[in-house]
Amino acid sequence: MKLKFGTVEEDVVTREEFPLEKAREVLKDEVIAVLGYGVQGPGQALNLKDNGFNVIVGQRKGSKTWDKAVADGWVPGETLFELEEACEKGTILQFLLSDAGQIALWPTVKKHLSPGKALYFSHGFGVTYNDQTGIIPPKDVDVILVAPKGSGTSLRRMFVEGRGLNSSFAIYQDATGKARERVIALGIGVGSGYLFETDFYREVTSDLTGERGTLMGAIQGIFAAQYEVLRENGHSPSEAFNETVEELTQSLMPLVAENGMDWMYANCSTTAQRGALDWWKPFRDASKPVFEDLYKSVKDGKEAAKSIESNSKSDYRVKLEEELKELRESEMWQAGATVRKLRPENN
Ligand SMILES: NC(=O)C1=CN([C@@H]2O[C@H](COP(=O)(O)OP(=O)(O)OC[C@H]3O[C@@H](n4cnc5c(N)ncnc54)[C@H](O)[C@@H]3O)[C@@H](O)[C@H]2O)C=CC1
Ligand SMILES: CC(=O)[C@](C)(O)C(=O)O
Ligand SMILES: [Mg+2]
Ligand SMILES: [Mg+2]
Repeated sequence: MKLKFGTVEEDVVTREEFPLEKAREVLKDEVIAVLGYGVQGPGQALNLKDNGFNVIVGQRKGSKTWDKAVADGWVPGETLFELEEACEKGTILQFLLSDAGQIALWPTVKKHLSPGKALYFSHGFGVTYNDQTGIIPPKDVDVILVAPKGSGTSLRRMFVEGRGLNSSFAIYQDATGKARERVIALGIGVGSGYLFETDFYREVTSDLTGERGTLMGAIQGIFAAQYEVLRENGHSPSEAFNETVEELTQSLMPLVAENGMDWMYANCSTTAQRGALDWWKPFRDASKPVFEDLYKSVKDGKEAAKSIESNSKSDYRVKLEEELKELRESEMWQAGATVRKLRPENN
């Protein structure tokens, strides 16, 4: 359906016009092989299964995530296989290894992409930066994308709660003439709330910008800056954490989610409104050059290169965990751990 987003009209796909029954009909003869069982793998595979699709999981035997898949109800030899066996059995291969991991498995996936199969991604990474990944799909398969706009953990949680996470979808290659109905059916099947169309390049550039920016990188940066200034001016960790993070996540962001920024503002004091309306523009102006540098680094393929380089190392998990530990052990997030314990609902 066509909807106005501000003054721009866009075409979006909802469950109303593409119900689950239609999605099941479109994919009734397909075997959907979910390759990789990290974060997106479980969310998408379990939602598809619960929605009545024919799903198998491919994962390295002997890995922790193999055990997780078994614990989630996937049965070895029936619905859970080694990666290559899943590639052979699937007619739709959902390539949900980490973006760096996809490079190593690509020769195996490629070998099993016989004509008419579909290759599915949840990120435009591998194909867009194929000068770095070597992922160049054969011409006689569909190449499609559904990118849930959030963590696989939320995708699953929201599905279980009867809600839906929004996803983008894209078609890179339509070899069968059915790529469009296949990709939309998969998007509905994995539990999307609604779907908006993009292409692989725009998906990867916006996604890499968003996660490095407001969603993850910039938010931590702005939290740290304010927390430090408060602490340097003699405020206690409790006060600094509450005024920087807790109030935002517990009180104000839920209001933004419900009804927008102006409505959150309107539910705060006129004192706060005056100050926020004065200060948001200086913050925008100070951070915009950083966002411009970030977008350029994404566009030039530098962010992809860094990610491939570091996440291809054999000890990449250990290294990431070390850096996460540093965040976790910072005073701000240690204060956060105590504050979370004090929430009445956690007692
Ligand atoms: N994490 C998320 O919620 C989101 C992820 N995506 C995209 O979905 C895809 C999958 O991402 P995640 O679930 O985060 O992946 P992940 O980092 O959790 O890894 C998925 C699986 O790949 C396996 N793996 C890694 N390297 C391997 C290798 N060399 N050989 C065999 N297996 C290997 C891991 O063991 C794991 O089971 C990526 O394209 C990502 O950009 C998109 C939206 C959100
Ligand atoms: C959750 C998501 O959509 C991210 C942040 O882009 C990702 O995990 O890559
Ligand atoms: Mg994303
Ligand atoms: Mg991402």
